Amino acid sequence: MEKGPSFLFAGVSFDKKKFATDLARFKENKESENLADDFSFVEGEKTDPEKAMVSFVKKRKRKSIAGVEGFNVFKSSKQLAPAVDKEKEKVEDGPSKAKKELNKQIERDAVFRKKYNIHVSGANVPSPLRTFAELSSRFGCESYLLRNLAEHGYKEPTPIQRQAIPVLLSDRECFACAPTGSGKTLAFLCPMLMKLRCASKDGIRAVILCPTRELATQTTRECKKLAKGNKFQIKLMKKELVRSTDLSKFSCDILISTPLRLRLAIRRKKIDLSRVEYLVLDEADKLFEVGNLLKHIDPVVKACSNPSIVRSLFSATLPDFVEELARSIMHDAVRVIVGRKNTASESIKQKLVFAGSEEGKLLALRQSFAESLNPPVLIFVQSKDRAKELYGELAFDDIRAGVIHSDLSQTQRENAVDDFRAGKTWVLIATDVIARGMDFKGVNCVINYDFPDSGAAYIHRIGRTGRAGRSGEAITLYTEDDIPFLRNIANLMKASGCEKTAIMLYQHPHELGNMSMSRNYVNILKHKAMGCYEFISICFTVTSCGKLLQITGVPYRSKSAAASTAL
Ligand SMILES: Nc1ncnc2c1ncn2[C@@H]1O[C@H](COP(=O)(O)OP(=O)(O)OP(=O)(O)O)[C@@H](O)[C@H]1O
Repeated sequence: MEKGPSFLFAGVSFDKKKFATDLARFKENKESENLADDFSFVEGEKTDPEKAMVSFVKKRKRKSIAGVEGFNVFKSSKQLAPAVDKEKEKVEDGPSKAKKELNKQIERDAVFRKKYNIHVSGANVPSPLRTFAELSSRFGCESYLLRNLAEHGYKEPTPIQRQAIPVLLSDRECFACAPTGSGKTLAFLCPMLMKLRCASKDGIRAVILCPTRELATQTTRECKKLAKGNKFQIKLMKKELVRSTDLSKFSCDILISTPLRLRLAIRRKKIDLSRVEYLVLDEADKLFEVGNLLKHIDPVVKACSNPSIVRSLFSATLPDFVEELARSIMHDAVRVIVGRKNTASESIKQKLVFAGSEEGKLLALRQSFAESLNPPVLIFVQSKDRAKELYGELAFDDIRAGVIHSDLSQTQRENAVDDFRAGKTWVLIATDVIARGMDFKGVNCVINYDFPDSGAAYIHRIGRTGRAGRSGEAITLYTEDDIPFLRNIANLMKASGCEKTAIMLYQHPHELGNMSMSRNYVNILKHKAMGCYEFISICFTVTSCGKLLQITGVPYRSKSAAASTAL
């Protein structure tokens, strides 16, 4: 692997004209000369990646404090962003009248953003979009794209689209966080298609990185649908493409890939990414996970060496370390957050179910399917072995189930997704391989059969339901072993507006009447005492010889009485 400065500095070879002011400041500051030494995520180095990341961020912070202004994403830039926003261009013509108008516009924008729960930081943030028609009046959008938006039934932009689209159309770098299912894909595809304007054979012009093949396939399909009527070459980086094409001569308008595939193509010194004008890192926090960043992302972003490249990061979860990194690598970027950062979508009704043990989980699942199975249902498990195991169990039941995990071939994975989309299977058992970004229409319920291993995993998993304004349900089963991790999830539930939710107790029929019911009840109280459930009103659902006996909305103080009634 070729050595050199990391990707983080790929964009630092400025367009000297465009950034003359910054360059002057940069020259004045001697400390900034060694910036490229700060971060050496170069493969083969023996440094601990996590330590490298922490030390990198610290160094950047120090340098930022020392005044390397050109690199501080939130520093107000003296030059106006090269916005194509005509309203703002007017300001330069007239003196105080224009200034007044600009101030009014800024106020109107603030009110509008508040209405849609949009939070922005950065200098000269372009006005949000009121309607899709503004794409044409403000930015000269071509008719094919407006037609395609209408054909999709998209009547008005979602909040993330309202703000991220004008930002990217103004050639500003952007990192954006908005809830699952809120239309982030269109928020980066639409400005990309508009900026590329028409098909060209001038190398690879735009790259979208997605963490999984399934998501890359889905994004390619969405991109082609949106580009219908234009002759753009939109390519998915598949194994066959790598095998059958001379990548050194390869060109396309938009290339969509997983980091691994693209990195392999670069490593064999075949593919030329030096002309890429737009780079999107979708599910950025997943891509930036330490192992990935070192191995796959750094070489790709580094290879995209065009000095005027516009990079953007999108995700429903944006942890602080990704923000820190984004702040230090992007120039004059705009941060767009919709709603509260790192929370689950508010349109999902969330429940916790205490299943006691592993056997209890299977019982709870069977019981709830017997009572009411409202397909499509997605079930997440923690590993491929768990997926195979549960698939084996459900195969004996009268349920049309499919399974997807990384041990399956590419075709088998595609078939599992297609069958679920087509309604041939009602229930899809999956590992986290499809937890992010996948847009299955109308999933009614997500079941976390195995407890998610992080808050982010929880948010993305349950985000497969309740999309595009629809409602959905998410049920998380837990056992005694999961209790230490419960508070994190309970807090996420609370943060997403889940005031009341149910904790259900599943009890094996032969256990009813003995002490285990009371034991489980005591456990619930114990968890509550741990502070997990202050906000939750408990509802008991107890299996009794195959029948459900339900006690709902039991206020805390009278719970013991209700529980004894149940027993
Ligand atoms: N303006 C719009 N109006 C109505 N529906 C829309 C609009 N934009 C996108 N959608 C639909 O919303 C759904 C979710 O969009 P998308 O997959 O882009 O969400 P996302 O924010 O990327 O979610 P995730 O975080 O899970 O990746 C899709 O079915 C898409 O077709």
